Amino acid sequence: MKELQHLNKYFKKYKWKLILGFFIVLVARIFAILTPKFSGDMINLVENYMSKGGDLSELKHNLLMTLLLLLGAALLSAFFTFLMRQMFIVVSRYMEADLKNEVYEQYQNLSLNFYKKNRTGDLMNRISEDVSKVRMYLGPAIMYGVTTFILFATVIPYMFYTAPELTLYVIIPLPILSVAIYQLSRLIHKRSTVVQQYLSHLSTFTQESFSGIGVIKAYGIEKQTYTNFEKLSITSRDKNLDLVKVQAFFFPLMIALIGVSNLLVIYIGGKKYIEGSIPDLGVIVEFLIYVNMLTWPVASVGWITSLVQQAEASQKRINEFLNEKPSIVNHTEQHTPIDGSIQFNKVSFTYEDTNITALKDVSFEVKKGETLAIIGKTGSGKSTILELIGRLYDTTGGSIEIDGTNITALNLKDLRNSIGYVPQEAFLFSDSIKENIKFGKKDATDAEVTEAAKNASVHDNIVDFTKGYDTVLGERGITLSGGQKQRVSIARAIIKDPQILLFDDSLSAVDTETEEEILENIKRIASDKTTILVSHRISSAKNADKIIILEEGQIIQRGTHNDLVNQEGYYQELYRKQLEEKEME
Ligand SMILES: Nc1ncnc2c1ncn2[C@@H]1O[C@H](COP(=O)(O)OP(=O)(O)OP(=O)(O)O)[C@@H](O)[C@H]1O
Repeated sequence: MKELQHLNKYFKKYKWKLILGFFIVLVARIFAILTPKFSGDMINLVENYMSKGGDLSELKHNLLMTLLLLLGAALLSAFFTFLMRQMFIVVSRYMEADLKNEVYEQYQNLSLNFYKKNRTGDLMNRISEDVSKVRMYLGPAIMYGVTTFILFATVIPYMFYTAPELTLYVIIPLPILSVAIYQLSRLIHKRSTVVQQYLSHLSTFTQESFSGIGVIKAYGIEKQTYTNFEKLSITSRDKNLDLVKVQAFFFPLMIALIGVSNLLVIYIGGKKYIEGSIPDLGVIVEFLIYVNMLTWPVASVGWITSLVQQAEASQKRINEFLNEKPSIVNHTEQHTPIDGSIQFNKVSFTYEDTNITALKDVSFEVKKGETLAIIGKTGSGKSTILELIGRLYDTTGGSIEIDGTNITALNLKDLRNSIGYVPQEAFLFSDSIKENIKFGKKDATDAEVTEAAKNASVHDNIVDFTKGYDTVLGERGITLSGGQKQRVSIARAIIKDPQILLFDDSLSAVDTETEEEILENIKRIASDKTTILVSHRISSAKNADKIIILEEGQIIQRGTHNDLVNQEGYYQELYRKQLEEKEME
């Protein structure tokens, strides 16, 4: 139960509703245990009349009155049972939503490293499936727990009071039922986990094959894909059948044990009635109803135990993530406005998960208003520099200063707000183009959106779509070309009007003419900003104030375009190669 203690704060939050729920259960149960009593009374009335005789109309009147009382008690019990569900189940849904929000908030606080270490499926499972399992503890387990407790506390003493020996006999099979249901629930849980795993394999498989349908068709491997699906689907069916087999035991087992208890009531109760130790026949009827009434709660003890165990295991998994500390920590709540000068002092960086040293002793400076271009082969560490400026990771050696202050001393929110980052792979949400651009500035006007799109040279493409800026992207919308995606992503950074603009090979999918146009626009709007451009193309770098060349995480050359074309080395080679390619066009 240690892991589940995390949830106590939610019980505290909703304590009044839960306390009210407890009293409602109490009232519901009191009315429920009155109904067998009235049934017994009616039998006794008839029995009395049969054995002793009397006034028939009086009997009829008394029977009608008791029947009305029975009906009233049953209706009230049903009404309070309804209220009980409203309390416990509704509260558990609230707690479930609270827990989901807590997990999601924590996910957002955690650093990029965490996402590299854990698989997306795992993150999703914990917020959906595990939270649902925990809800079974917060709702049904607590509700049935309270109901069972109150029922036991009221019915069993009453039964003992009415017929102690008979009570003893009839409750003997009940613990056996409880243990049997517990074992069965565990087995059902085990098998349903396997079924769940296969379901998730199946959905991952189908999702991937639909996303990659183009590749499947182009390579003509539909048949092979189908065979793989069929195999998976057959195994999934077999696992489901395994589950159904144990599930099929559940109700027969309950019915068998109720049957045994009923038999005991009739046999032992009947014997005692004949012996005269039970005064009325009504007691037997009462007991028959009580035994049936107790069966589900008794069975639920086993079921609840298994629910709590599952919830404990799920909460343990959730707690693992909730207890995780973000590796990037904000050290100040104070506002730290940012101007934009960036300085790297012997910065080194090693990725924790792969142990790859992406940067070694990198030093450079870019002042506000300047443009720095970073050129280098793939894997030389260019993107890593940009990620360090946004503090997606912290350096493992050396320091980064912004406006002369160590980056770790800056308010993280201010730092990130002052950066417009265009990642290598443009990521657009399944929303309209307008909303995708406004992602950079939530309160942007339509005019600002258009202006940003114009500066990113994508406006003309957008207005060509029938729905213009309201065109929806993503699975149910249109698919933009690689170059269009990049430019929408650039518009998103521009609209933010940040002090620092970071472009990670963001023009790789556009033609050189459009590239030039965009670079011109950026130069105009970024005259008082710091711009860093990562690129593989000389055309992107040539107008930059400074250029650095990276190789295996180290700066091997630096200077302006003019300096570097006249220096033997990577830049000059690249320049020649790209010049030749251009001439051949
Ligand atoms: N998240 C990560 N986890 C572990 N290693 C990484 C990660 N990102 C990059 N690396 C490694 O760090 C090195 C530098 O990568 P980086 O992405 O900075 O190179 P790059 O110069 O931007 O390459 P490209 O031009 O292909 O984008 C590479 O060897 C890469 O495999």
